Order: sequence, then structure tokens, then C-alpha cells
Amino acid sequence: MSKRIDVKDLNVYYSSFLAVEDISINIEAKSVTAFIGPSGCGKSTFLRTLNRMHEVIPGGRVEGEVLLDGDNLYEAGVDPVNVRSQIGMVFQRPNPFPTMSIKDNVLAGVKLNNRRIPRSDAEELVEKSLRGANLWNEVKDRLDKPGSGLSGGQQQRLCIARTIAVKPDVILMDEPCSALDPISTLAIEDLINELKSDYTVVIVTHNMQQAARVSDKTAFFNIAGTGKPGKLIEYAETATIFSNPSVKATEDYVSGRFG
Ligand SMILES: Nc1ncnc2c1ncn2[C@@H]1O[C@H](COP(=O)(O)OP(=O)(O)OP(=O)(O)O)[C@@H](O)[C@H]1O
Repeated sequence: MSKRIDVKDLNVYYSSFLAVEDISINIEAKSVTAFIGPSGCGKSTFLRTLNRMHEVIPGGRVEGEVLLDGDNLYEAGVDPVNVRSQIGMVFQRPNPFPTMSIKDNVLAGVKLNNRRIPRSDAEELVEKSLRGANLWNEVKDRLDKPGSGLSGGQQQRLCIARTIAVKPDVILMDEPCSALDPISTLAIEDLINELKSDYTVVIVTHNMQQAARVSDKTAFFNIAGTGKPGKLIEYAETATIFSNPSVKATEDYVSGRFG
């Protein structure tokens, strides 16, 4: 299942430092949304508020609302662990458990969520998740070998398989290709394109060609200066952001004049 995200008046803090200010944004289900902007404007910080990972950092807190199909993730009584199983995350550096087998890596997230699964179901889930991550054909003959034996691009797809196995509604990706070579990057981009038929995908990227290639909508964030909060400057169809943005700062950024 895929769900929409509506963010209302969100402020994001590290202790007393306001890192991201007053974000409101509506992200459609079954779409890919790219977050772009110069370093330090708060893209990753904001991304982490979408599955309550921000509060894991000491002093990390938010004001405002993040609604997943209308349900506020920050309402009292909501279990953040449950939120993170609905909204999965893929990080910059592939982070499979190195000594764990490929198969167990795929199942690791499911087991962390304390779900017990019978062996035959587990095998089916492993295959389905690896197929979903476009990795099955490359690893089907070595499922019991350690995840660390894979290439960087394969490891990142393994991490995506691990995320998919939990059956999330949304997949957040924080610069998922920044540690990968161009071929592996294209494999991940193809995969993102396929993932959007089942999931809502949000990706932070520094690579503007990548944003243009993979996303339906793009959000441009900016920062007025060091110590100032990051803000959402413009959010529109990706084609509009790259060819006909409304705000001068967006145009300057996408045309490479700063950042
Ligand atoms: N753990 C932290 N504690 C305190 N401040 C932090 C922490 N992480 C990030 N920040 C600050 O929050 C602001 C936003 O950082 P963030 O990493 O979200 O930006 P970004 O746009 O993702 O940057 P980049 O593109 O370089 O990854 C910056 O001023 C940063 O220094």
C-alpha cells in the first residue's frame, strides 16, 4: 500500500537551534518527490522528521504535524517504531549487516519489528523483496553468503530489499546513490521508477540530473545564511522546477549559479 503525506507548519529543532522552519508540503501517494538544495539547508533533517527518525538525535524535536493518509505521526500515543515500519528509510551508505547472510539481511527489518514468520513464508518474502529490489537474479544462488560480499550497488539494493520486506507505505531515501558508481546509480534510478507503482518515494539528492530523471515533483530548499533555518522555497512539478521555476533562487540553483 502506498500513502500520501501532508506536512503542516513544521518547525524542526536541534535543542534550541531551529534548523528547518515552517514547512508545509503535500506529497502524493505513488509518486517520487525529490528534495534538492544547497548543503546545510535541512533536506536530510526534514526527511528524518517524516518517519520520526529526527527525535532519535539528542535534542531533536519538532512542532507541527506530519499526516500519513490523515493520521498525525506526532500525535500522543503513536509508537515511533510502528511509524518507522510504515515509512522505511534507505541511507547514503549501504548499511547491510556485514556478517549476516543475504537472506537474513532481507529479513532483518521484519524480525526487528518482532514479527515471526514461518520458514516457507520467509523464503517467499525474501524472493519477493529481492525481486522488488531488482537483485534476485544476481544473488539467488548465494542467499546464505554474507551481505558484505556484494558490490556497493548490490548492497544498496539489498538495503532496499530489506526496507521493502517490512511492507512499508513510504520509502525515504537520503542520497541513496552518493556512494555508488554511475552504473549502480542507474540501476537504483530504474528501481526508484518501478517502486513508485507500489510506494510513495521521497529522495534527497545533490544530483540535479538525478532529481530530473527520477522525480515527479521537486522541492527546493534554501538557507539565508549560516545559523539561519532552512526553508522550502518552491515545490512544483519537476519539469516546472527545472525549466520554468517561479522563484529566482530556484532558477539560480538549478542552473548551477550557487550551491
Ligand atoms: N545532529 C545535529 N546536531 C545539531 N545540528 C545539526 C545536526 N545535524 C544537522 N544539523 C544542522 O542542521 C542544519 C541542516 O542540516 P542537514 O544535514 O539537514 O542539511 P542538508 O541540506 O541535508 O545538508 P547536506 O546536503 O550537506 O547533507 C545544518 O545547520 C546542520 O549543521
